[in-house]
Amino acid sequence: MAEKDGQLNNNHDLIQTMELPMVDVSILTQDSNEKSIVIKQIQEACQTWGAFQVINHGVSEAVIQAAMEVNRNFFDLPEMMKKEILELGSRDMFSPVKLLTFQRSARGSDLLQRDLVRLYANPFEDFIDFWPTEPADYREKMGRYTKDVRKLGITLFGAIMESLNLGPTHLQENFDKGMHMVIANSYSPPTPESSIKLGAAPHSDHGIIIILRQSSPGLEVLDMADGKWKALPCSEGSLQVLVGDHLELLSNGIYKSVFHRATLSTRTTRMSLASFHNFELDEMVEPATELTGEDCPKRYEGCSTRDLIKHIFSGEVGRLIDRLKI
Ligand SMILES: O=C(O)CCC(=O)C(=O)O
Ligand SMILES: [Fe+2]
Repeated sequence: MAEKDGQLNNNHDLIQTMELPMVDVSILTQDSNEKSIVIKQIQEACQTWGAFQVINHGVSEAVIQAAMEVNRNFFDLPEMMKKEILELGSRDMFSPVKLLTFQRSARGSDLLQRDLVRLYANPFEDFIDFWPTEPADYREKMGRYTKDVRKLGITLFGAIMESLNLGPTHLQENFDKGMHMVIANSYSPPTPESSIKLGAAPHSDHGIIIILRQSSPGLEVLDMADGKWKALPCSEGSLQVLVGDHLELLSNGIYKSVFHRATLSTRTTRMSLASFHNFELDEMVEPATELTGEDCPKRYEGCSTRDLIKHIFSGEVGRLIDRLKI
């Protein structure tokens, strides 16, 4: 993999930027010879890096920026105005909308903190009424973004199934019904006297794929080839796609969910939008039988999205799918 010159991350460490393949999604929706090249590109990326980038993906820059902005405005609201959502979300970890300050520490290091608002978004009509009503344009702007990013998620899922030689419609109906969860992360600088450190501790994400946009760089991914943390690219027009735990499991370990982290010391608020595409909450996901056999035994026990989310909220160290390895 070619790499750019080193650059400073927000912690002033010199790190390289991961040069991830750029997939042109418009080719996936055409019936052309180029399509098989793009599918191959996806296969290689999911196997080697657990991530890739997309362009011509159907989510316009204006829609992305509007979603980013409306979440920035949401986090800037007085605490009292966000309280109603906090109360609704505090009922349980599976509330359709949840606002929380998420804290985790990497083994033996400081607690890293971010604020996040999490929305369920599929089926859209079932959840929109739970979403914030303030700012007044929140539902409209986030509605547009989640619908467009969902369409992209469905296109990518088909391509990913094809890249595993499972056929473009493999599990399509299950995926269409699946859970779409959008998280807006906000890393807002604490007061100078505060000891809070901003960031996200190293983790991999639940779900099949995660489609991501950062307002500014900050996310680092672990390069499986050399074990080094590298900056996830962040450029206008593109979106980044991460392989999630359920895709690692479904692919019987052929694809790898990517470890990532954010360590920040910014003076301005950094935002990110992470769109998690999952199967239904209680659907048991197993390694595809087509990918298991005498030469390649089943490598994982199955688990549901609910199991994966419960594990995250349990605060237990390590990934659930590692415990499910056979
Ligand atoms: O802030 C980011 O760029 C990504 C945050 C993240 O990893 C997540 O929401 O799971
Ligand atoms: Fe993540």
